[in-house]
Amino acid sequence: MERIERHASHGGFQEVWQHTSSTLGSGMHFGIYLPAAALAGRRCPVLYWLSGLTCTEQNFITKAGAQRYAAEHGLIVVAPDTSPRGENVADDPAYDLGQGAGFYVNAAQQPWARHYRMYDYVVDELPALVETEFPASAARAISGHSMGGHGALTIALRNPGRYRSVSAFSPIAAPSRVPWGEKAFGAYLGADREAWKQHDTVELLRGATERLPLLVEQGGDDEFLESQLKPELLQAACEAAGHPLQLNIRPGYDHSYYFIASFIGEHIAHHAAALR
Ligand SMILES: N[C@@H](CCC(=O)N[C@@H](CSC=O)C(=O)NCC(=O)O)C(=O)O
Repeated sequence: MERIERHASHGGFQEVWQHTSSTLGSGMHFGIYLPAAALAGRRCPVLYWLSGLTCTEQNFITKAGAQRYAAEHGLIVVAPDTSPRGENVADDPAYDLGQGAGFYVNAAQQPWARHYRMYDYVVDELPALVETEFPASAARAISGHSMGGHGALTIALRNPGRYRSVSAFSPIAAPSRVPWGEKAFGAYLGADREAWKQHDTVELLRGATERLPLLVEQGGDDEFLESQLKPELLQAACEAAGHPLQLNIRPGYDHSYYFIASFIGEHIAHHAAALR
């Protein structure tokens, strides 16, 4: 493992590390913000952030402005790249499949199955690495944006007890029923839609055994709102299952990191309260 960036930020450090992931069979980058308390050797709770389509580990750490709030609350924030990478890793010319579009699933179909195992990477390998190599405690929270919002919600719902809190910005709430999800799930998981249910928030809510409250932020002027995100399906599924949901629709905000930066402080405060 090698540190490739280090920047002083709000009394702590924003770093980027690269390592060889045994799960993905490829090199992987992740960003990690270490607050002052962690630098002093105290074990700090960790917020995992999952980014969206076309992103690397850089988008969140350079655009969201999360460091200020992570410093305030003494949280480590870990932001991995969104897929395996490299010349030997399968890819597709479209922005919504292949490298930069891992969708936080374990692919079962060729040519993706060898490397595209972002579900296992985020749930198992990355936290094990972070909790061994950094002053991180096992108190975890998870959040993300768009494809990463889908990743955060599905991973939390499938792993009761593993995360103390979950939130999402503009999540793809019902990927089985929208073009981004249908394309990615068809390619990575195959034609059998039964297998898709394990990666669909709206489907998972039906059988959830832990009612971890969902905090969801959604821009009212998001260009993908009706075609890809469908928060109304999330709301209906939560109501039907009796699952606690705080859905904040923010008029005028779009799908961009300007929206995330506007509300990331509130989400970090929410996670910090659960992680204390
Ligand atoms: N057609 C666009 C789509 C890419 C895009 O909007 N990506 C979002 C996430 S969308 C869902 O996962 C994003 O976070 N972009 C990076 C950023 O820094 O804004 C395109 O290809 O541009």
